[in-house]
Amino acid sequence: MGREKVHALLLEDLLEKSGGCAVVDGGFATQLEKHGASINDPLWSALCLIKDPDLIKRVHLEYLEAGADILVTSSYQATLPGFLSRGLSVEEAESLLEKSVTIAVEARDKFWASKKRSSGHNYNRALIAASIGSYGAYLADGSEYSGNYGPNVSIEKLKDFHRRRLQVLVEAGPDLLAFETIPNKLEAQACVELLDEENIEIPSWICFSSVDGENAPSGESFRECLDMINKSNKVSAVGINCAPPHFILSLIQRFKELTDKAIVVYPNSGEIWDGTAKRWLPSKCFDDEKFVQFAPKWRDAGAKLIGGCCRTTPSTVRSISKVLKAKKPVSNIRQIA
Ligand SMILES: C[S+](C)CC[C@H](N)C(=O)O
Ligand SMILES: N[C@@H](CCS)C(=O)O
Ligand SMILES: [Zn+2]
Repeated sequence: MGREKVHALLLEDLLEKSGGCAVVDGGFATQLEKHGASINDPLWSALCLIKDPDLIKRVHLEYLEAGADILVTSSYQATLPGFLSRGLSVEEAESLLEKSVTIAVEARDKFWASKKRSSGHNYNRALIAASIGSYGAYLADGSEYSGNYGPNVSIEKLKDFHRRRLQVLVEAGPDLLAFETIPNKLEAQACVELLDEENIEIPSWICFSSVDGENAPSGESFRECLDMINKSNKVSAVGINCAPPHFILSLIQRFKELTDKAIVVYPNSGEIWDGTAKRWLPSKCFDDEKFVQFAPKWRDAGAKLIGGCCRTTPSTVRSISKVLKAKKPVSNIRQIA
């Protein structure tokens, strides 16, 4: 069996073991901050790869304990130009990218070694999705929520930005690639073309942000974005991350009309990122109870991967995992029989 097939089977197997819908972890940076990490920095959560890698592992373990079937790595805003601008060498920058994957793999292996022999638990061996944040995340100007990259950003420039990071992350051995908060069609196309050009054999998901609940942040329709992605057999799942949770149900329904690919959703809490002030503004928010109420609706509407993004925590993921993995009550008739 080819390597590509083996990797695809890992995801299929996880989906089967989790009853058709796997749990993605929650806000990674949010949980770092809950532990006191200060990430108000152009590198954002990736600063911890330099300053506090042990904390990264701790957060991964907390999400595993909470029931995450998929861990997204700490590489969202870890980029080569970002690290170089801090005076690191290319070798050091690449080794930090590699480290983002190995920390997550080590956390997964440690957690699974402690669980796999005992019976009566509801955990699966988690998969590691290497995070590839959008170009806008690297710009650190809020443009992952506007898609406004200006007139000088071409597809070639976006591919140049993503190429080496993609190569290094894949080389480090994750199970999946997670393109996150993609705000426009051009960047989605750059990702799709890169997967092909680099002959990537592990499955990928491409997630868009959305600020109006109907379109990509750029204003381009999801129809045009998904028509383009549908042509790629390297992309296993498409969806939405870091958008308000009250948009998610109708977006899943829309995506179901537009693609046969698996659908992945991991909304934020509903707070809105102010890219200038660099803080979250309160808005229509979901608490954990609301996630409990909505996660089954998202699953029933067709989402195959469900989790949380910014401002959600392990407690949110515990709630999602509990409700999605709850055994359905056996009917009286079957009990008697
Ligand atoms: C998902 S947003 C909150 C990440 C941070 C942003 N790219 C920034 O650096 O300001
Ligand atoms: N995986 C990233 C996404 C930010 S939008 C994080 O959780 O911090
Ligand atoms: Zn987010």
